[in-house]
Amino acid sequence: MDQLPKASIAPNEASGYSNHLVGLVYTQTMQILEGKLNNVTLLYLMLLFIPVYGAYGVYKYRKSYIDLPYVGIPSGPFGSWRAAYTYLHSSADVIWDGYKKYAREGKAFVVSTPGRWMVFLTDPDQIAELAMSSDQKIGFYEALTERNKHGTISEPTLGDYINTYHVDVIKAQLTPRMASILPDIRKEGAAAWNDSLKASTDTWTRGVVWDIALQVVARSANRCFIGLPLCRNQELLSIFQEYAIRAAEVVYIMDISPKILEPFLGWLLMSRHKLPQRATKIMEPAFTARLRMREELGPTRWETEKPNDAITWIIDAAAKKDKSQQTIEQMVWRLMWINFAAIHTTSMSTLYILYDLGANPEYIEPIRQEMISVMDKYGGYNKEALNNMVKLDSCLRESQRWNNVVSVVISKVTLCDYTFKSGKAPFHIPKGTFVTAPATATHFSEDIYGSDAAIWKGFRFSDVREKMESAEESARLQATATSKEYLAFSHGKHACTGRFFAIYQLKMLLIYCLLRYEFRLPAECGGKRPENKIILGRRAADTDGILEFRERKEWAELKCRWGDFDEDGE
Ligand code: HEM
Repeated sequence: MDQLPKASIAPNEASGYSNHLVGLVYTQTMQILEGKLNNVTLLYLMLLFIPVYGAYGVYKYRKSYIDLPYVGIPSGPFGSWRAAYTYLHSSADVIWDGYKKYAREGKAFVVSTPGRWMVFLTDPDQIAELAMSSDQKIGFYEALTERNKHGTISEPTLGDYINTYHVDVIKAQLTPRMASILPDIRKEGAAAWNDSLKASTDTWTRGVVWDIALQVVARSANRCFIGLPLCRNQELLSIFQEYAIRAAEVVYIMDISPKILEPFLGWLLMSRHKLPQRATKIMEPAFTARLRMREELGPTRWETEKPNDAITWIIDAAAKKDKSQQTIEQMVWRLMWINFAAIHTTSMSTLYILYDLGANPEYIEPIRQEMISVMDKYGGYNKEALNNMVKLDSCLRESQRWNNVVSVVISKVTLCDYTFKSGKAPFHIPKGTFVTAPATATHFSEDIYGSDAAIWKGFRFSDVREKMESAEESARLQATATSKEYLAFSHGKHACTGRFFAIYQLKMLLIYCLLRYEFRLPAECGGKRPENKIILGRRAADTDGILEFRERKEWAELKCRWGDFDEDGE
């Protein structure tokens, strides 16, 4: 340093301190402009940085502040962190507390979760607004990609708007073909029931409901997706199953771990198991053969002669995308993802309805009688008959309402500052806020479902529907119908596209089960079904539950009454 900066010399006048400060700022700024850096200049820079950084922090905080009531934050230090920890093991209770407190006023509330702050809506009108909101303003896949760690649990393009063509495949190909697909579900479902449960007419046989549900659901769904014999390939089915379980673990563990550990955890929990690679190895010959067929037939013949299954649909959809989407690995990823969405959810639903009927056996015979009379009227196991099983439909809707496989739905993130204009208490939230709908809490709201909302009432919806004169009105209470108050399949733009398939499949599997078997809870349960649990912070079924089954004598006559039910499953 050549000389001390003038302004740093102690002032000797009364007004000297302010002059001194001005002088300090002036000389140090000049030093920086002239490119001269010394210790004092550095100190000056650091001192300047603190208030600038502080001001920026305040600005950022104010900009991202969510001006809504906060729920479950304990007083004292690290309140939001402690609240996030509580959310990990008691998310259902935390959300329910907030819902009870604010739903009457239609107010949204904020919860601290391990990964982020989440705004929960309580007003059904605001839930509808969220469900219908533009993806450009409140992004669905942006939230899904961040919450579900897409890059880690799956191929990253599965979570973008352009390449989620597996969603369209279900909507445009699977659902419209329901009538022609039903025989496949019936045959494979029957074969899987047969293989999973060896029941006789004279003794009660115990069965682990989850194991049976997984088999009958995974096999019958995949009979429609990939056909015989692949739908019975136990290695493939267990890869799909393991993928669903591991993906849930990864999402949970990564949310509570430092970001720096993500690559290691991704490898430890997911990639080292090589699930997509193993699935590709099994599926590759089928995709290769189908691609060859497509080439040999040429475009015109392919359109009329192609087999109708998910392999064809995925190939056709991928052909309209970028070349990178047309590899077999990419296409198998789509199949994995459809299975991810379809199998765990529908197996859970099968287990739930069997537990519910086991605990409420008075519903079984009326449903059975309805099945028989409706199939007599409509000529067997067809779509029309299934549509007219109103009591069965009601029990399924009630089971979905009460157990609710996905307890928080329509999770989206604001891509700009956004004002919710509908509902009793409109509010404004900043860009980057996660907003969601508490499905389970909504389903247990007494304001919506009445004072018996917490009671499982199988005919809750059919009793109302039977009194309705308009078919259109009645259709709004079908098991597949979503609404701002019924969120089992979510609602709006990103509602479950597979729900029609799921409900037809569930009905077909239950027709077989109810006509062929009697079932009951084991005596030691005292009439109580296994309770739902919280696993990894989410509501889930008790997968160890048991039911006792016995073949009904009437089955001998019923199995051929509308044509052979199982037809050997082939
Ligand atoms: C009873 C069984 C099922 C239940 C309870 C269920 C539930 C749901 C829910 C709640 C969502 C929305 C998730 C959210 O908002 O974050 C969803 C989405 C989805 N479901 Fe299902 N689902 C079931 C069966 C199926 C089946 C069988 C398929 C396929 C055949 C399927 C395919 C999908 C797809 C592709 C989406 C994403 C939609 C999108 O990205 O816009 N689901 N499902």
